[in-house]
Amino acid sequence: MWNSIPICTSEQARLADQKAICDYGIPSLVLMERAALGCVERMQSHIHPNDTGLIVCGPGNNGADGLAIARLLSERGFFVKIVLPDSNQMSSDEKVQLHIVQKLAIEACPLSACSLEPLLHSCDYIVDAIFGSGLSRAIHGQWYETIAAINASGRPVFSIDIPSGLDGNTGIAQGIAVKAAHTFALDCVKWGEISPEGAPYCGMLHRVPIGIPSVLHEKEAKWLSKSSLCQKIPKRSPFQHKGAFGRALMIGGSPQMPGAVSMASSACFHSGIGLLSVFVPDSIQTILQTRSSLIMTIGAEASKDGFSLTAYQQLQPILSRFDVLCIGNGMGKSPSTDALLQTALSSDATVVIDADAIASAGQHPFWLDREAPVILTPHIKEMSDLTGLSMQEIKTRPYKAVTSFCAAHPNCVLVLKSCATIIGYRNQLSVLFSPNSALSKGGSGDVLAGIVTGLSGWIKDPFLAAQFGVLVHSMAAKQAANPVSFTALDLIQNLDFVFEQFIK
Ligand SMILES: NC(=O)C1=CN([C@@H]2O[C@H](COP(=O)(O)OP(=O)(O)OC[C@H]3O[C@@H](n4cnc5c(N)ncnc54)[C@H](OP(=O)(O)O)[C@@H]3O)[C@@H](O)[C@H]2O)[C@@H](O)CC1
Ligand SMILES: [K+]
Repeated sequence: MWNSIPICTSEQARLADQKAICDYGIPSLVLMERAALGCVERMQSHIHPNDTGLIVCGPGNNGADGLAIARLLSERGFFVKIVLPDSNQMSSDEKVQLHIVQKLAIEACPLSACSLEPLLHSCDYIVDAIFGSGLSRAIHGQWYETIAAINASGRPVFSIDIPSGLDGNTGIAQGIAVKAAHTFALDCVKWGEISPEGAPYCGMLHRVPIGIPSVLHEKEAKWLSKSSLCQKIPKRSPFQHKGAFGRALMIGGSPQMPGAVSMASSACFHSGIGLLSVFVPDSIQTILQTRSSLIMTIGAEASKDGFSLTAYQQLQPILSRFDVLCIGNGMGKSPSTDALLQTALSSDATVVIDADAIASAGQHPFWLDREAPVILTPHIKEMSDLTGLSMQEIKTRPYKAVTSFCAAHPNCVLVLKSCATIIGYRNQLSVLFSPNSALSKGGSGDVLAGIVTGLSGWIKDPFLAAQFGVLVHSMAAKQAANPVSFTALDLIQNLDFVFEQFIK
């Protein structure tokens, strides 16, 4: 059901509605009827036959959806009451819907003439159809008071399209916003609904298709899920030798942080790589050797804090042995990191850039413009180091930051890690929304870099390897019995179970 779901800005959603109506001739009322039917069908598993519903309608087509929902609920035997906006504010579709509910004698009263408090306290649930994608300014006056009263009522709320008051792009409440138990995203999910600010307002997010032709969403971001990826993962032939599954080199580590490169390496080995070597300062080589007997270690000249400035000279001659390089985990930000990154990017291998090497890439963006693929895996702060954008700019419009970066660096796959992780490549965006505090722990990012590196060894398409890596990483976290005691090491333990679901 979540296969190929578009994720849109409010403007893209409104444009798709308009094109469906004007270019494809699908009447607006047909879309609205599908929207209302889809919402009612989903609501029915959450309400009881004797419940009274209060449908609160705003002045536009979101309000019109509310009236259509009231009619369908009433037709199915549910008792509903309606709160209306003033009649001089109604959209033309809303007037049509009102005419029908009046003919059916469903109880309705204008907001300005009704006492809202008793209505809220006598109902069992509320349908929030006040504002949708047409919210154009901050909420004041009677609508502010209405939303505050809805939130204070303690009744479960079903929000239609978007919780009223939420900015569909940023998820920031415009003065105030409805706190929903369920949100029915009509046609597409809006970016604001999967943002750290907006998601808590949405409660359980449902997507309701309304008959907008899918061709209208071809260029938009797509929801990443197991079913959207399953068919694309290549088979692993049992007759191949280890070299066919990739030879990877992990470059990282320092005396302060030997664990990061160790976890990334371990995750890489558990993600299907054929051969793995690590390139670490020789001061920590023994630590890595004792942690895993599977990994070949190469000790490079060390300084007090990590790699020496000349360590890159030891990297240069061995690069041609590897198909994939991963650089950054636990290596610290220093001139030696710059030199090692520049050397790694001068090779023909796919390069995964994580952690401390990301800031270095941000200082030298032209190094990224090479023929072979680059996969970068920043979190918000690292994305700021990479692009020069402020963390606030990235947080409010992460899709914009990823889109501009990918347009400027066509051979780079960018994985922006956040509440919703965005994977961008050229003009494609793929989004995983599966927030989980089990992943908000040190080491999670190192494990992701290791998984993506391991997958890049045998899945030659870097965009696919990055998407698959993000998905299995999240699925491994979902296996947590509880997020409190779960650690990044448990992620690695769970990989076997997760891969079993894709690769038999
Ligand atoms: N055919 C279609 O297109 C389909 C659309 N569909 C549904 O329609 C929704 C979009 O409908 P919409 O464009 O009418 O916008 P909507 O969110 O109802 O609000 C606009 C009204 O609110 C007003 N207003 C805005 N901000 C305000 C504020 N802060 N405080 C006070 N007033 C404010 C604004 O006033 P104005 O800015 O014009 O002065 C205008 O009157 C969409 O989310 C989906 O639910 C689906 O049924 C599928 C088919
Ligand atoms: K709404």
